[in-house]
Amino acid sequence: MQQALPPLELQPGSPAVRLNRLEPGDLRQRLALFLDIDGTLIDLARTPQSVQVPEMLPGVLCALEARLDGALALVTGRSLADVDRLFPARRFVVGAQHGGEMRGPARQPRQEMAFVAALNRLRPRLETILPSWSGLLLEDKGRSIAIHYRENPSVAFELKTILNRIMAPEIGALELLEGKCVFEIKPRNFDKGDVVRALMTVAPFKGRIPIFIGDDETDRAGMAASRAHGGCTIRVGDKRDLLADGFLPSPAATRAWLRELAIRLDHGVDAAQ
Ligand SMILES: O=P(O)(O)OC[C@H]1O[C@H](O[C@H]2O[C@H](CO)[C@@H](O)[C@H](O)[C@H]2O)[C@H](O)[C@@H](O)[C@@H]1O
Ligand SMILES: [Mg+2]
Repeated sequence: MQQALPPLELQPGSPAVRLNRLEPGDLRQRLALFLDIDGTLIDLARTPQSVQVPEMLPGVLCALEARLDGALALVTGRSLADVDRLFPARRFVVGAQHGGEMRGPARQPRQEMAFVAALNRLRPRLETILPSWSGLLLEDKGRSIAIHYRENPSVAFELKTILNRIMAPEIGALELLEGKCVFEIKPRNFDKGDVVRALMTVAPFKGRIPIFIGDDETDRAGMAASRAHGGCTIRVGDKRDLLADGFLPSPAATRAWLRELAIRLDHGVDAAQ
């Protein structure tokens, strides 16, 4: 019998084995997808603005969203405005800024003043210190701040040391996430796991089995939440991860896998046509 999910390198005993036993019709009603964007759906680029969204991707996401009755969410560190810039044709359900900004059926996360104030106190310090470094890019997303060093990777260690130092007075409220050539400063009162938890309590996500697909350390909170809801996790890239049930080697492989999934959910109708 053909497995319900497209082929995937699976860890033995993964809950995905259970999903694989479902018929396509059941899978349509049981599955919810939580998808990271950068490094998962799209390839990394030199700057946040210069990424390319492959032509087929919006169509595949729309097809999956329709076939899952809306149970598809993008879960990203980017801002909501930036997600809409990348996907202008469709307003997807989104957990943006690592959960600091939400669009969809779940309630907005509360903007707790203590956390907002801590970030506001840090801004001027960052703006004073960072311009003296070459090759850094400050991406202020409002509820979180990314400091990119892709153009000058040699600064990583020193930059982290300085960020830890200037964040020390705010460490109860703010945390430093390490992404791909980026340090992200965000309030501690939300993460990607909260996006999964919030959406899994409301229709059309409630009662479904989540699959969280991500490529980065910053996705691990979302992966853990997916598992806690009886779901599974897929890690994209070459890193082995104990939280991952399955692995896909690259964003291109993720796109192909999702396209195949859309086809299977529709009993063989080509999703990307
Ligand atoms: O949670 P994600 O959807 O994976 O977003 C994580 C961060 O992605 C972006 O930065 C990363 O991608 C850039 C474009 O490829 C790359 O230049 C940068 O080095 C990466 O760190 C985005 O700019 C951040 O806001 C997201 O948090
Ligand atoms: Mg990512």
